Amino acid sequence: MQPAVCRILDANLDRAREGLRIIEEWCRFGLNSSQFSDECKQLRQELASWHTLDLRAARNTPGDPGTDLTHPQEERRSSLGTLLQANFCRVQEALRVVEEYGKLYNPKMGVAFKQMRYRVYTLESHLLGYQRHQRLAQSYLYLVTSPTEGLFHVVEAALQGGLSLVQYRDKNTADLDRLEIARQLRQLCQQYGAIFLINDRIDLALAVDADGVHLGQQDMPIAIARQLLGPQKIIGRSTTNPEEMQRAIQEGADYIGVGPVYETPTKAGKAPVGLEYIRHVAKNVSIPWFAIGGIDVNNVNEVLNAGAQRVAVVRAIVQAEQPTLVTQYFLAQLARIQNRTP
Ligand SMILES: Cc1ncc(COP(=O)(O)OP(=O)(O)O)c(N)n1
Ligand SMILES: Cc1ncsc1CCOP(=O)(O)O
Ligand SMILES: [Mg+2]
Repeated sequence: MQPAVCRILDANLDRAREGLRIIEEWCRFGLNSSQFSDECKQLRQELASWHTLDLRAARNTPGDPGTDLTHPQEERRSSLGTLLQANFCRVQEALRVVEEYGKLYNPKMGVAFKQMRYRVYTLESHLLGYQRHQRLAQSYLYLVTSPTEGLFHVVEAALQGGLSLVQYRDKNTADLDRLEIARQLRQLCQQYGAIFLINDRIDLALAVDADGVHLGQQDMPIAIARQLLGPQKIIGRSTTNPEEMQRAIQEGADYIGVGPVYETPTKAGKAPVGLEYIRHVAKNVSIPWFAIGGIDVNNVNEVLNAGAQRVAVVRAIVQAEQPTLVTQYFLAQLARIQNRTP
């Protein structure tokens, strides 16, 4: 066997194990998930069983020109999500290298590492889905955007105020422009570790790899959206009465919108549902739900007193002179009602 092949195998077995360890630490200490950390551990142990003494003996660190090479992106991680994704990528690449070069070393290596690579893909998808749903459960304020000058500045200002959930809602822009706006919003949200959903359009959500969609009663059925998006993405549904509420939950919505609570020019002509429906939802719903429609800093406490713990707003933030401050105010009120720190 050529020493170079053994060195490639040795280096990539190490790389895969290190990446898995980084992921495992988050599963264990960040998510407290024994299921995910056990899977990482098993994969590491399987890797170790292939890392034989003769492969380790081929190591030549002083003669390796690659030890000083780092990409600028490796020196900074903008969020936990990007850190995890970078390490999944690293593990998958390393496994692929071992899968190919391993065929020269031991014919069984190709099959074994292919299987491991697929296990890592599955782990990644489950882990990112789990994190996404956890993030949703921890989100109390939801910004639904409307087309406006300086949209990115507004969204970024709100993210700086602590916002963690954004919906891109845009009814009239050309698809080509929507695609670009959605891409940029998605990147911005990713930078701040916020969830990014798209209103109405499953295709757009898929195109920019958004975290999910928000669908109204006239939009795609949840079952079809779920088929297209898979179990790890978030699907929200609008509801205006107890029947729609019940159906959305049965159909597998991850959260529901509840409103419009008050009349609002953002959805002109739509009858308000009032606080009675808020009280009904507060008593009967255990999945996350967001009161929406005409909510602002002056009336938010009325909505919270009716039992809402989460609110979604458009104008209150998009048209605010100081979106960061308004976001902080909402978050403080929402935390106060639950005796949490914002
Ligand atoms: C959080 C949230 N709740 C409700 C809606 C309204 O959705 P829909 O009824 O489909 O109306 P449009 O927003 O598409 O006009 C929402 N977007 N977000
Ligand atoms: C999209 C939507 N769905 C129900 S009310 C509403 C608009 C809420 O907008 P605003 O917060 O400006 O009243
Ligand atoms: Mg809709």
